[in-house]
Amino acid sequence: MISLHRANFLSNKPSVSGRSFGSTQLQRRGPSVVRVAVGPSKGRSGDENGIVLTEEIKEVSSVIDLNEKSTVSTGGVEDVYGEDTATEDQLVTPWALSVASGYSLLRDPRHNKGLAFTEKERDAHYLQGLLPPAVVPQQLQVKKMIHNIRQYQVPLQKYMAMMDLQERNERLFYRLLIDNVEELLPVVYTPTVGEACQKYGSIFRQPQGLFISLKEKGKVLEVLKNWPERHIQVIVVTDGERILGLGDLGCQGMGIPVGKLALYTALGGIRPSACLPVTIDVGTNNEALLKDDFYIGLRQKRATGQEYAELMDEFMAAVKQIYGEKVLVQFEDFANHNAFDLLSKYGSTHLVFNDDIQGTASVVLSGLLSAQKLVGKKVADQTYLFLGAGEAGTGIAELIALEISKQTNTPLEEARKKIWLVDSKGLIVNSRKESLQHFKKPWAHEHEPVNGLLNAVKALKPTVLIGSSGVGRTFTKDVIEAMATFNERPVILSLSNPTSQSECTAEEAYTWSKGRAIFASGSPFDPIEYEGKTFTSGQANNAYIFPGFGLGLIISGAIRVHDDMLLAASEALAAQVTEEHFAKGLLYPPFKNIRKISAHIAASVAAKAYELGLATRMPQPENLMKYAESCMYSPAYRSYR
Ligand SMILES: O=C([O-])CC(=O)C(=O)O
Ligand SMILES: [Mg+2]
Repeated sequence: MISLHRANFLSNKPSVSGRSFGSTQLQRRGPSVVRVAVGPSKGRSGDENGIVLTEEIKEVSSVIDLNEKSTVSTGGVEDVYGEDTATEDQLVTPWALSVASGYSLLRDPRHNKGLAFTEKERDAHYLQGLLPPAVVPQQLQVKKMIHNIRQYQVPLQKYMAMMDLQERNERLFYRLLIDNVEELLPVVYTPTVGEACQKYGSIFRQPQGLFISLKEKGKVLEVLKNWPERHIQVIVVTDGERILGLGDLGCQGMGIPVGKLALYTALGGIRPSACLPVTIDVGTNNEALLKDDFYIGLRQKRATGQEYAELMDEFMAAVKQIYGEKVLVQFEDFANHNAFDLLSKYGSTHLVFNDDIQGTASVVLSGLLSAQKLVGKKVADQTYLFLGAGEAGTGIAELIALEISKQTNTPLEEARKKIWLVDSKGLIVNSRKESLQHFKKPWAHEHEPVNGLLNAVKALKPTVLIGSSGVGRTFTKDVIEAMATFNERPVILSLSNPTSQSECTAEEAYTWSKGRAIFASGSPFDPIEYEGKTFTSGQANNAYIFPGFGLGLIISGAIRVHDDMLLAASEALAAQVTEEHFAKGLLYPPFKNIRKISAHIAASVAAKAYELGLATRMPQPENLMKYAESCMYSPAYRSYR
């Protein structure tokens, strides 16, 4: 789709001639010959594509040196880029080569600019007559698109309009998303993406990622090669077994990797061509989907055990083989048993990150660091009660314990005793230890058995209540009122997604606590009025963390993820909360500054990677914050020559 094949590059188009190529000039001499000449160096190192760009610059210069005096054949493109599929984004230029022209250019989402093509570009690229006369700048296109999207009353229609735009004009999609991030995040992400996954079969139009099913077992490497890009830096992969709090959606979980990666680009500045969404399809146990005519996945029960492990193993090996050891693999929305196993299995051989265990933990810890100021109590001095002891619950609990242990210089086992978890069978206590899954065992403290959340709240008098159960409306009036009887400012986090699965609404949290709760939720709620006062709640969602976290790993060339990087990310995010936010009772800064926030997180994570000896990019950039920002993708249109 976006490959710079030699035939395209040197196709018989006037557009090829006389382009400045960073420090070079490319000139077409006849249809199949190009001369490469060196000009004054204008290479913009640390451009939007960061590490890859810098490497590309080196490659370009060395080839230019070789070819300086000679005329080279059409093989020049491959030579110049050192490979046959350099992408537009790897060019160190503010302008683009047209890899397609005319009608195909308008159908190529990575290069299409729609009405923004200038007269000159329309002339040079055979677009005359294919567009109406008006030439419209990107800002006006954004204005039109946001206006159009606001006309839709139904969130899923807004989602589909956004996906259509992504498939039509990628830069406009990202410009629109970045400029209207608070309004559009709930459209391309939770809660709407949940509904999109439920109906993914009906709304499926274009493949937006790779589907690797049991049918592909034995040829996963070949399947990866079918993807049009080679320079992949981030893969988000799901097997669809636990999509948000909506359960097993099988192959239709694809909406999640697609949405997460859109955020990697919009919020974290990873270039779109470096992102690969993957869904592993081993079947589904969702009976309704298996019977649904429009279901797009394998029609069989989930494969488990060896068959499952072998497919995942083949995938992980192929990923490393084709993209190298620095590609980040983010596991997303796997069911508990697989999530923990995959993370520990590949944690020592691959650069892997589990968003639900680690990303959610980091964002929640960040909120708790902020809450220290609002409640006047240190993280180590709070008592925590969780409803839900799965990946999110135990992941968060472990990171809090790590922070307590650092704050108080106590062993981790001691620190864990401040944290209690309730699952579907009641409070996790010592007498249940034998029958518990391994990830719950560290939380089985000495206590008599307690049934139900309300009884646990009454017995333990927690100062912080965290919902990670995936089950909606479980923080009942009784529970919140009880929290408010022994806490002046109870901290209440309803993390489950989408909105329908949230443990309580913002309105319930504020009303039942008589306006005293410090509340945040995984999916967004509108501000609410209570007794004449407006309450704005924060969004404790891993979207604050993973884009900047991933950027930090990439710019440092990290080869492994370490818990201390998660702590660094939490602190970096908490440092972005200002007095003005605290005054509103907010635990998180608003999303509107997310790119800056992500750059701060990236810089802290990268610094930690260097400190831990896990970074491979040498030398270490002097100013990591500036470097992170300079590496971020910009959706501004480029000029076409
Ligand atoms: O996707 C989200 O909004 C947060 C998340 O990882 C989940 O709920 O699984
Ligand atoms: Mg998730």
